[in-house]
Amino acid sequence: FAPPRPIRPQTSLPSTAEQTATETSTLSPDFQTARDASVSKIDGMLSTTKYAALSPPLIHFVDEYFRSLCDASASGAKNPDGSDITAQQAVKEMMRTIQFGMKYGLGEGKYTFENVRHRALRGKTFSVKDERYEDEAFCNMLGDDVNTDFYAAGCDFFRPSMDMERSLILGVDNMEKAMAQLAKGENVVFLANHQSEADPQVVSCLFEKAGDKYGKLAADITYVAGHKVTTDPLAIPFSMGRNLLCIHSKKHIDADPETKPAKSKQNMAAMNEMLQGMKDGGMAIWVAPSGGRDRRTVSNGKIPIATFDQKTVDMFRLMGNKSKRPTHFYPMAMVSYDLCPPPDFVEAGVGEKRNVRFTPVGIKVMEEVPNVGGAEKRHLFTHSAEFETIKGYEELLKGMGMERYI
Ligand SMILES: O=P(O)(O)OC[C@H](O)CO
Repeated sequence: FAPPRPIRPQTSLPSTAEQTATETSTLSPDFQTARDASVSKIDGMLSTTKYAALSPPLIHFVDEYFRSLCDASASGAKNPDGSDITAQQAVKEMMRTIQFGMKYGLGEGKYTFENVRHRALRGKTFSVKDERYEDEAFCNMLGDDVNTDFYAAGCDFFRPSMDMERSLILGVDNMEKAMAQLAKGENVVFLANHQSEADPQVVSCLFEKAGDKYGKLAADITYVAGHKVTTDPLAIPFSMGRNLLCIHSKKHIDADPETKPAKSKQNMAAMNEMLQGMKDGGMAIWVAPSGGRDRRTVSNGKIPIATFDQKTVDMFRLMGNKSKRPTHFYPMAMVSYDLCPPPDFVEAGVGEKRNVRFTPVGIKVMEEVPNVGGAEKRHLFTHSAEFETIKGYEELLKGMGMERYI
């Protein structure tokens, strides 16, 4: 879905993982005690199983998460209900996520996503009826989690790592226009840059910050997701809570020539599903036309947004036209790199080392790019969407005192 990008930048800065290790200071006593207890529990859970090798990366994840929530707590950040961010909260969120990862991400109980389109699992008792919960086998598969709202669980995990007070949500007037268009049965596509695995949760938490109705919009959005999102054991529980369209990114599709035909076929099926959704109308889609996350330039620490792929944008415009429903395209700038810094190198495989930081995040929804212009002007549409995204991105970085990344 996007052209291959440079794989190995020259290194002169420490990798994100090394950087974290050097930056790590001591945890406060309550976080330290809670962290130690969690680590021995995880070790105990895994050491005698075939998953013992997962212990070190999970412990790294635990260290990162506890560091992040300890920083949040020390800064005086609060939960949405006004309560303090605590070590017990870190334990609860982390252990629940690891248990979900073990249950749905590994082995025989691994959650199987429907071929190309997945609807968020919000729980049997959720306010909107979901016929899947009428199926006994489905409920048995979820067991104790039959009432779990995986959407809320994902947001609750990442929210305390976002410094909401210093975060920015801009372009609310454009969000308002998008909502009015959706309400008329028209479609909306957010063309976004992509910085962290937690971007869907960033969208949710920042839209919620703008107001309840925008929070609801965020929950309804369908995210275009690459293969990692539905195959990585730790990503799976978060993905279960999201509306997804599963598309193999062009960046990774060529990695294995043997599976390429099957992946291309799956992509065709995903396009058909998307077209159907657009024909039904009122569909909100988030897609990163670059096909993956932005990477920092290792030599200078800047974080440029990755180039938008014109063919991807063209495909979404084509589907919009074919749907016969007005389809609106809004560039969306996102600042979320520091929340979960991605590895410096682009890898097709899953199981990357997870880093988490307490940091402000930002989103600006830019003005709609008019969906006009014939074949010969197509590139201008993509350029304009990318240019607007860069403009919004730089405005956010300046607004959050993070100019160092420009
Ligand atoms: O290609 P990557 O490594 O940026 O991974 C993109 C995945 O969608 C992670 O969200």
